[in-house]
Amino acid sequence: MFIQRLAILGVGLIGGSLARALKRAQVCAEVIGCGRQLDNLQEALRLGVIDHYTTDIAEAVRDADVVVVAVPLGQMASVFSSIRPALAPHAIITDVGSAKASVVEEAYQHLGEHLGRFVPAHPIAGTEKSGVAASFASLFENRRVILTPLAETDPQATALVTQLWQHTGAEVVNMSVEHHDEVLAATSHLPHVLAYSLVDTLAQMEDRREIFRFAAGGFRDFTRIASSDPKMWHDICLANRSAILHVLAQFNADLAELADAIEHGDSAHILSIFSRAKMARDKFSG
Ligand SMILES: NC(=O)C1=CN([C@@H]2O[C@H](COP(=O)(O)OP(=O)(O)OC[C@H]3O[C@@H](n4cnc5c(N)ncnc54)[C@H](O)[C@@H]3O)[C@@H](O)[C@H]2O)C=CC1
Ligand SMILES: O=C(O)C(=O)Cc1ccc(O)cc1
Repeated sequence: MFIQRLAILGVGLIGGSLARALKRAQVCAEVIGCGRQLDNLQEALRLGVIDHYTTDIAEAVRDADVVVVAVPLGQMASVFSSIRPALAPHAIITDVGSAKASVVEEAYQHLGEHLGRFVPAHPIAGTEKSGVAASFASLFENRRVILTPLAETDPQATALVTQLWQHTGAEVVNMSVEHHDEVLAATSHLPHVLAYSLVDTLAQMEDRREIFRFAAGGFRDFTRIASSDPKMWHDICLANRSAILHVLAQFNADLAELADAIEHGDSAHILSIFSRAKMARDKFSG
């Protein structure tokens, strides 16, 4: 695989890290970045993440062989509709959005004749930081990237996007859109919702009790992700609303059961929940 011209729409943490990784792998001749914030694009150029930039989205994609849409979920539809008239007939389009059903629905609505060369993707790698300054080439090494190709997707487009991610050091797996959204609701979206909610609860007690001063490492480990971009997670919650609500309802029921066991001093029940969770967590990290 060699890409002549790669367009990155949204040169932030993920778009910037992908550009860096592909440049490091020497698999593209030219990377053009496109965004809305001039200072961010200038920084991307200065850091060598991109070779050129433009704020004109049609200009960015006009001669691109591969177009990566790395904008927030709430911007996907407008980006798809703006690029449609300017895309080259052979251009392969992919995205990095954290939820897939909403992106796929918007692709069906707005990509028209280009839909068959659209490969939905999601790198399961990131940090709580945003913007190109936080991007780094090794972000995707030994991490998974999920592709959710559609019935209409050209297998050659899927093969190219698979190779593209493999060049970053990632392992690529394919999944249905629905399964992706259920799995990510449980493993990524629910933990972020819980971290935000926990920190918010504690922040409201903060004035009276100075509690953050006395927080230990466990608090830090559990809540790092509550520093993530609020707007990005707002978009994810709304985009994957039904799968998140489903897993949140299950979590609420389990938490109520634990509260009940604590209330009744039910040692056996408390120990069985904690032991089961420790076993699962040790197996996961081992
Ligand atoms: N942050 C993370 O850890 C991960 C994020 N994602 C997904 O990646 C996407 C991007 O997230 P980040 O890179 O973290 O965000 P970011 O905020 O670092 O970068 C997004 C960039 O898109 C630009 N942008 C916004 N609207 C635009 C538009 N209409 N046209 C062109 N550029 C536009 C912004 O100026 C910004 O530079 C999101 O869809 C997110 O769900 C996926 C995996 C991990
Ligand atoms: O910061 C972390 O640990 C994350 O969980 C990053 C992350 C955020 C969003 C995604 O869709 C995938 C990964």
